[in-house]
Amino acid sequence: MQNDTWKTQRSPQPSSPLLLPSTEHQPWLQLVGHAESFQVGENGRLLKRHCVGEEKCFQRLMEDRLRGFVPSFHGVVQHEGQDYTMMDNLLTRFNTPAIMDCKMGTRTYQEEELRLARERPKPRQDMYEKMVAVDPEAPTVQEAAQRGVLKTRYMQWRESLSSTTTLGFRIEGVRKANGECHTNFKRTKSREQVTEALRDFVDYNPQTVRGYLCSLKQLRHALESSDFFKTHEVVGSSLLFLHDEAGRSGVWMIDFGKTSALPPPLTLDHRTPWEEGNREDGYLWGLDNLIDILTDTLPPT
Ligand SMILES: Nc1ncnc2c1ncn2[C@@H]1O[C@H](COP(=O)(O)OP(=O)(O)OP(=O)(O)O)[C@@H](O)[C@H]1O
Ligand SMILES: O=P(O)(O)O[C@@H]1[C@H](O)[C@H](O)[C@@H](OP(=O)(O)O)[C@H](OP(=O)(O)O)[C@H]1O
Repeated sequence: MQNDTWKTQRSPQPSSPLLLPSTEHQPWLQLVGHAESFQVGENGRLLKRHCVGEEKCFQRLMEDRLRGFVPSFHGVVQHEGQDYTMMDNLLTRFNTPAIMDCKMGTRTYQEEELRLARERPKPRQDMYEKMVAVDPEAPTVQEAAQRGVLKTRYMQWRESLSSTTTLGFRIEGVRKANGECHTNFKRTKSREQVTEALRDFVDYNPQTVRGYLCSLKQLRHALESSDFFKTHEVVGSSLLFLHDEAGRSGVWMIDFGKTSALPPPLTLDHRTPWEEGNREDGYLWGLDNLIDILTDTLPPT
């Protein structure tokens, strides 16, 4: 999990992703996520504000068969008094790529967060305000009176408003090949809406879809036999989709800030529905749905 001082700010406006200084050799755009999390490093690398849990995941992933499906990890470095996790900048493999961030899984908060919310409830005004901005009717009478909602309640509301609960993934943000950026997917929920957003992202190009399907099926195969995946609750992690005009495309797993090792001998299959205590996250169920939906966009052969 990210530390508290780092949890205060997020990308400010829907449809205004963060543009950090980049050079000709260091393309960079942060589509979604916490503002100021990243610094552009040298030699095709990125610095992400450090958290111990994510570092542990990267260390384990570099030894796992998922290694080729995550940005390479280059250790923890200090920059202006702050620790950062150094990783590959995936954008450097492409020429002005189209980018999509899909948050995977049916649950976007950890079981631990649920337990803490019960023991020490801390209603959040910022989340209440984000909720009301989308749907003034969403808060309960009590939430409206205190002008605050618990984080887990906000996250559950976000899950059910979007496709997280019903499809096991949601689109968080897109930068299209023509440079247009969209981050307003909070209400993109139905299979039809998701299909349309995916079609728009690939500019209705079946060749691009085939490229992504190939990568996603390879990823699924690797996940199904990964020791790391079997032994970790993977929550709030995204798939980053990248493609460019040269016909290159790829999908990588990013963001392990809320991914945690399970107490042995517990393992997950990532498809069994979540019940509190079983730690299941619905990641593979979501990936199955994503693959099915993308397949359905292809013309009949
Ligand atoms: N290795 C990478 N290469 C290129 N772009 C990246 C990489 N990692 C992250 N990004 C960009 O930064 C965005 C946010 O990344 P990430 O999800 O790791 O941040 P976060 O602040 O932890 O997000 P969250 O709010 O979900 O916790 C991604 O959507 C993507 O645009
Ligand atoms: O997308 P939204 O609606 O802006 O909501 C944010 C989103 O769910 C992030 O995933 C979450 O960070 P974590 O995944 O790190 O929990 C953040 O919590 P935060 O405000 O506590 O950082 C939320 O505010």
